[in-house]
Amino acid sequence: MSQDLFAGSRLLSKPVTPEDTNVEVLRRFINRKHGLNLKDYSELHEYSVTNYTFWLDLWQFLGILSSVPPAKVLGEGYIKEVPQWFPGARLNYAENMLWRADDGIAITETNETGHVASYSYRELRELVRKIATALRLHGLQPGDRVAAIIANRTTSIAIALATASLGGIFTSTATDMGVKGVLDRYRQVLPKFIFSETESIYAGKTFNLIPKVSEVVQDLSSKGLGHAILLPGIKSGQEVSQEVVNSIPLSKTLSAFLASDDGRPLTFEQLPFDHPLYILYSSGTTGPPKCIVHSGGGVLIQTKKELIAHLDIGIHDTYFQFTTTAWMMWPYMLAGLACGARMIVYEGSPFYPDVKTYLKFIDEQNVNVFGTSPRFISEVQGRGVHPRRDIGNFEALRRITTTGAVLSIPQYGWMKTAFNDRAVICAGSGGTDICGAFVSSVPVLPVYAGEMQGKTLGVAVGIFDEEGKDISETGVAGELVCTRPHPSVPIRFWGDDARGTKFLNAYYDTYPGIWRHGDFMAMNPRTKGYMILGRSDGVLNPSGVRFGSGEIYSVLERPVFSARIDDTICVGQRRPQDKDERVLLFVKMRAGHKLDPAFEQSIRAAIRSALSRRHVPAYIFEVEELPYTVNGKKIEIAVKKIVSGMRVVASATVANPESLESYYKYQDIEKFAQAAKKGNDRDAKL
Ligand SMILES: CC(=O)CC(=O)SCCNC(=O)CCNC(=O)[C@H](O)C(C)(C)COP(=O)(O)OP(=O)(O)OC[C@H]1O[C@@H](n2cnc3c(N)ncnc32)[C@H](O)[C@@H]1OP(=O)(O)O
Repeated sequence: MSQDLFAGSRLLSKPVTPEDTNVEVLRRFINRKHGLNLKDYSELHEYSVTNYTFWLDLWQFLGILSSVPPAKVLGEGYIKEVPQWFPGARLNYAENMLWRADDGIAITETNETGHVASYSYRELRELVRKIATALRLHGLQPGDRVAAIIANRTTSIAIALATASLGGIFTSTATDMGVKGVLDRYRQVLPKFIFSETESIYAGKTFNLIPKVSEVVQDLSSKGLGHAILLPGIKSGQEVSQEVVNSIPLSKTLSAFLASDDGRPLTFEQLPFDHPLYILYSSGTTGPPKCIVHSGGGVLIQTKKELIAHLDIGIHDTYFQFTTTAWMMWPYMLAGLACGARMIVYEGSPFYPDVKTYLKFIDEQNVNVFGTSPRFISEVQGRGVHPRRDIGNFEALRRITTTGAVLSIPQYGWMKTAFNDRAVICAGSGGTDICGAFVSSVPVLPVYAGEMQGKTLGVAVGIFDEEGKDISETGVAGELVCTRPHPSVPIRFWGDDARGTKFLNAYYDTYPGIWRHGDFMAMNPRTKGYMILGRSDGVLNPSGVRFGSGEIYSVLERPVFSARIDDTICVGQRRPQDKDERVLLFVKMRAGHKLDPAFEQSIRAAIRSALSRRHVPAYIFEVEELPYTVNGKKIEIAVKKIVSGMRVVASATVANPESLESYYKYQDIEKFAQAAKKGNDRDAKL
């Protein structure tokens, strides 16, 4: 008898009054339009994944702006997994984000220094117009890449929208990404323009980014980069000095860049639905980060659907999603503009100067929908802060969403009473790969603590066992799959071949024709709610921030390390008693070499500077053996399962099954913590 994963689930809140919800209005709209009688969400969802016409219904319901409306939903794509959506239609993503042009507030930006500034839709459009004009006059053509190393602030949003208005492709990294991480991405996509911060702020510290930007621009200048635009200091608000401009090739200040403005109006290039809009990155266990190309139409219809139908956001709402510019939650958040809502845009740590200041801001700004993470919630709990008791009554808060990691049953319970008891608590899960969610909030369904409410509309989510059998109704965990295409399946990987070989290998190699996402998931047969149990591949997820072990390996392949290291394996550890995942790095040294404290410290320092602080493993251990398959591939999953508390029976494909035995002792990580902590302390002093 298998364990009942949902034994602890309990009803947390009843559905919001259905009549008041957007998803209910959508159900009635579809019934009227097609003379149907879809009675509830379950029937609406079933319709949405069995009739591609659903996406045309949605187009009309969401009021997608276009110069040529779609005549049909699907055409033939370059591979059957990626059909052509809405052939013949012409539209622009940015035009759909900026349909409001009035004095209503579009963005309230803030950061940990206490800076607060609001921009109306009219002002945002004007900023977009100026940047778009400058980009056009400096030679941006549709399809050119505009890269950015930027903070989460209004100017960054305007750069993305200006790029999109011209048919350029926008791609960004957050300011904490190291030179190697940035170049591993941008050397692949070869931008023509780069916008960059020259300083960043985080947790009360100010970081000088000039050396990094200089190195990145220097490198890309021989690969087609034409212009580097330096943004005003996020702390000082001042343009950078001429001296800095002189020290960075191809660079100019933002105001110098915008000086070419000739006052021409903002126009929107009318593009096919699947014209590329964003390149997002996802790193796996091997090779450089994958460059995931998302279409303007796909991101628009998917993210607008999620905010309107699943988060129930409307024109009168204030929406605050905590995110950096590197996560897919950034383009997701931008859909707040398409809803005509006011967005709160925050840069920095939520814990500086202290979490009470951050929470107070949410209360004072009357945030209606707040998107955060389980890690944030556990930090607030851990600091002994109770928002309603210590801050205010959060009267405006209607919905709190979490993503990135698993929201535990006690966290649901705590959140329900910690803000205001009317606020609906919902967890969701999706991915960079689809720039959207598979499972999310469904306002017309009850919330069960420990469960995500339901599948998102139009996304054919299933749970498969190893043989490809659908086990959704069994309550047993399996692979999260998506059994048919939807518009935000990426159009391709940048740099892939014409048959999409890398793309197909990444998602379709396990179950032909069916998307395998790489998450373990289970459905509660009683409630139809979902639970994600973690990654089914080697992707790491500490604090809800995903990255691939491949990025760590690539740093350790440098000659300075490979001369002493034979091989390494990097896995996430999350035992049943752990609140979060920690990253463990196991190092096998070459004969005659030891992992001494100085060497360990140099590994940490190299990872931190090449990638970011978030990438630095919690613990590094020297081991005698790493497990390999008979084909010589490192077996991360088995090590991950073992250190996370499971018993693993080695399959016949493991070349050295006895090596696995030595990893069981790390289930008791506390025993090793003391010794490893010394390494961390040394690291902190650097
Ligand atoms: C829909 C989907 O399903 C798709 C997705 O997953 S989208 C992604 C969703 N993920 C999330 O929302 C992530 C949630 N987590 C967080 O936001 C953060 O962990 C947190 C705000 C809760 C806590 O942040 P934190 O206290 O800074 O800790 P943490 O995130 O562990 O940071 C690790 C280190 O990086 C540093 N760091 C983080 N951001 C930095 C920055 N911008 N600049 C400099 N340093 C930075 C931190 O200071 C910390 O350094 P130390 O180890 O030296 O202390």
